Amino acid sequence: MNENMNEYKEISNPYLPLFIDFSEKPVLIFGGGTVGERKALRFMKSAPVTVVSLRFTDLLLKNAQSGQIQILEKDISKMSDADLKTLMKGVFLVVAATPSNALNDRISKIAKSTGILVNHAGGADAVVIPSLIEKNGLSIAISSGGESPAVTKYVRIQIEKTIGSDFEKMILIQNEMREELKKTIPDQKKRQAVLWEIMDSDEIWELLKSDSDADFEKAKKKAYEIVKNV
Ligand SMILES: C[C@@]1(CC(=O)O)c2cc3[nH]c(cc4nc(cc5[nH]c(cc(n2)[C@H]1CCC(=O)O)[C@@](C)(CC(=O)O)[C@@H]5CCC(=O)O)C(CC(=O)O)=C4CCC(=O)O)c(CCC(=O)O)c3CC(=O)O
Ligand SMILES: NC(=O)C1=CN([C@@H]2O[C@H](COP(=O)(O)OP(=O)(O)OC[C@H]3O[C@@H](n4cnc5c(N)ncnc54)[C@H](O)[C@@H]3O)[C@@H](O)[C@H]2O)C=CC1
Repeated sequence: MNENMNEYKEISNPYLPLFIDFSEKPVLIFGGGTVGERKALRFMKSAPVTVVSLRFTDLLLKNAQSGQIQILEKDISKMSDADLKTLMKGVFLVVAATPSNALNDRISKIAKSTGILVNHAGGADAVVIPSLIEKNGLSIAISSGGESPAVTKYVRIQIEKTIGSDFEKMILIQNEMREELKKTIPDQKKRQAVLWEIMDSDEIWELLKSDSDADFEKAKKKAYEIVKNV
């Protein structure tokens, strides 16, 4: 291995992913432009979202009209620290997405001083928003620890191509089998081994790749046979 390879290994990433239930966790976004819009669309699927900005994208206005998000028209640079603090009260996550890094830094500092998580559009801060794949029963989050959002997006596109409906069908089968096994096998290690036997079955994966319902039933039958043979 040459010296440059060792340099690549040096890149350290302190960020850890979590899947958090955002329902009833308010998100407050500063800046209603392209970036603020992208973050708002992500969070509004589960969380109550408010966007504070001078102007808003058409899509943000549309979502405000239909009640999906709240908007607040304000010049943030004219707001005092105390006003910003009041606005942040009870908020779970603040997103600083104005075009001014100085303003974003100020928002971030205030959020941190009150113990609120903050995402900063101008670089990696307390929270980094990952690329997200939600396909066929799986959620996959990708991040480069803020080093290259373009690579993150590229990886998302590559992985998305590989997640077929066979994964969703395997999740259904695994879920059914693990419930079945809990009823019949008290030893967790044994249950784990059986689930992996099903997972490692090329025959089952082949059947799951097919579009036909009959093949899905065949795969399930095969899984039940493995369970019964323990
Ligand atoms: C640190 C972070 C903070 C955060 O926002 O959380 C951040 C920061 C910055 N991004 C910038 C630019 C771009 N961002 C994207 C795309 C995404 N950016 C996202 C996240 C993050 N972006 C966090 C780190 C994520 C990680 O760890 O990898 C994604 C994953 C999630 C989302 O935003 O929804 C989403 C992809 C969603 C998808 O899968 O589609 C593209 C790609 C494109 O659009 O082609 C470009 C142009 C190409 C490039 O610059 O790479 C700039 C301006 C740089 C400049 O001024 O030149 C900064 C500021 C800076 O760091 O300087
Ligand atoms: N994190 C990320 O994924 C990315 C971050 N960026 C960075 O994010 C920042 C924002 O980018 P865009 O959304 O593309 O900009 P934009 O120009 O599309 O939107 C900025 C928004 O902020 C509002 N705004 C500006 N000053 C304000 C003030 N004083 N008070 C209230 N609202 C104010 C504007 O009305 C506008 O709605 C830029 O600094 C950019 O470098 C850019 C691309 C990706």
